[in-house]
Amino acid sequence: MVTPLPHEKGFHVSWDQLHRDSRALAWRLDKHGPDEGGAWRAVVAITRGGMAPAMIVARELDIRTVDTISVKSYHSGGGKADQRREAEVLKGPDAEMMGDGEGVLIVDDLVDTGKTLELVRQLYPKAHFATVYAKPKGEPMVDTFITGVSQDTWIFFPWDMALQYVEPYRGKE
Ligand SMILES: O=P(O)(O)OC[C@H]1O[C@H](OP(=O)(O)OP(=O)(O)O)[C@H](O)[C@@H]1O
Ligand code: HPA
Ligand SMILES: [Mg+2]
Repeated sequence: MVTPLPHEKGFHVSWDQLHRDSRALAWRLDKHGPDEGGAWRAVVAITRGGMAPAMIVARELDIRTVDTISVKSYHSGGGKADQRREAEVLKGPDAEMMGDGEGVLIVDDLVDTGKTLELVRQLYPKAHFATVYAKPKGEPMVDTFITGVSQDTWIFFPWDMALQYVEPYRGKE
């Protein structure tokens, strides 16, 4: 038997699904902020995957202060067995606006190993971390998420996909 590649156990997310799930995230976060009426001060998107969900959350919660943190992740280490996922901040959000993160929603599309959120959390310990999707390893790093998937599921986002022809199950002989 051929062992499937990790991405072959796929969870395919359409634009419509992403919109609905991001709206559900906004709904869950609404009125849970520390400001008057449970408001949040700002939304910060973790680029690049967090930008679409962050835009939808900011729209639903009427938050006009929106910023980004650019995080690059990569695999380090020699052989495949000892490769580790590392993350590095390439650009931070406005420091004065951020403070320690209190009242700020930091949004990403998903948490997988948790490396990305772990790094951003160290910088803004009081921020609230929200993702649309979460895998079990990363769950301790996220405060609010909508849908959990298993660790060996690869999530396919609509910005990485294109419509294309597929052969019918019963093709020509
Ligand atoms: O929990 P982790 O194991 O850190 O993985 C999750 C991160 O990985 C993906 O981003 P990626 O670094 O691939 O970059 P992108 O958002 O620019 O596509 C995803 O958008 C999350 O930000
Ligand atoms: N899908 C897309 N990007 C990712 C994933 C995933 O499951 N895990 C880490 N980055
Ligand atoms: Mg990302």
